[in-house]
Amino acid sequence: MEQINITIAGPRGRMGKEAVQLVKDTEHFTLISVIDHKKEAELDVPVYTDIEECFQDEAPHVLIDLTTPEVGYHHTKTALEYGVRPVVGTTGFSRDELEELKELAESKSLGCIIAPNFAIGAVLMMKFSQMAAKYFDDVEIIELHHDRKLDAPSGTAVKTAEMIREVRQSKEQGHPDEKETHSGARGANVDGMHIHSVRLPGLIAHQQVMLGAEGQTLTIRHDSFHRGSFMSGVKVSVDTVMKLDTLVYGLENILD
Ligand SMILES: NC(=O)C1=CN([C@@H]2O[C@H](COP(=O)(O)OP(=O)(O)OC[C@H]3O[C@@H](n4cnc5c(N)ncnc54)[C@H](OP(=O)(O)O)[C@@H]3O)[C@@H](O)[C@H]2O)C=CC1
Ligand SMILES: O=C(O)C1=N[C@H](C(=O)O)C[C@H](O)C1
Repeated sequence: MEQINITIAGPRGRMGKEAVQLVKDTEHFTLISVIDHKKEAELDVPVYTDIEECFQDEAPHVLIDLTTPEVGYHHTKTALEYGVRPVVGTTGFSRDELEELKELAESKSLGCIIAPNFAIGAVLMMKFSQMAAKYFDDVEIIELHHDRKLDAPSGTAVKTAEMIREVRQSKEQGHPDEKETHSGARGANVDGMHIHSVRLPGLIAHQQVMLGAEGQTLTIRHDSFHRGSFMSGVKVSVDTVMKLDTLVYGLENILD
């Protein structure tokens, strides 16, 4: 199998630590450097605070980014400019940022994978919800995460709403005259669907999609109880990004 050289950005983070272990445990992956803005990572590879300096010294084949929304966007753009293929788990990118990165990847004929959720069960939950939304017009998404999470709604919830939007007629849900007596009570509104974000210590990553119709509801739920649940998706993304020449947004687009 082709050897793939990898740089990880955010190696001290909750996801970054798991990704470092995955790369070390995978025979055809080689960790050649990490990017850590505080230079605190204790690893037997060079630690850089600056992505450009890192790539100028030795560019990897693939950058795995697991940082924060602003940093992740900057890293992804810089990677593409340096001919490095990004695999991005970082969430919170805007639609405009995704469009800009797609254009850049295409202009460079480079693979780039941005996956709001690397867990296979979460991808199935999103796909099953999309299937169900063909038959149920009313959808409420409840995403539940640990209280250290920076972005709300979660990338997974936004992606779920976007996938559902592809198949359902736009609809403002609830009573036409409904009023929030407490601001935010109805959550975020995406094309008339509502997303509710729960943040609690003890949680990891969970999402429940509730669909309603006359006399019935359908609930589709996924739970990640451990961040190891995301790693098979990271692995398949690293292998796949080497064969792509465009940006793919969402793991569902690369799974058979
Ligand atoms: N796609 C998926 O399946 C999943 C995606 N995620 C997403 O991944 C991202 C990371 O999540 P998580 O690991 O929980 O978050 P953490 O806060 O645990 O990790 C982020 C890490 O990035 C570091 N960091 C911040 N700025 C920089 C920078 N400029 N250069 C290098 N490192 C930097 C932080 O360091 P410090 O804290 O010292 O500032 C921290 O160690 C989030 O966007 C989250 O939503 C999470 C789980 C699954
Ligand atoms: O921050 C997290 O933890 C997670 N973030 C991703 C998201 O925003 O959807 C994926 C997963 O839900 C965990």
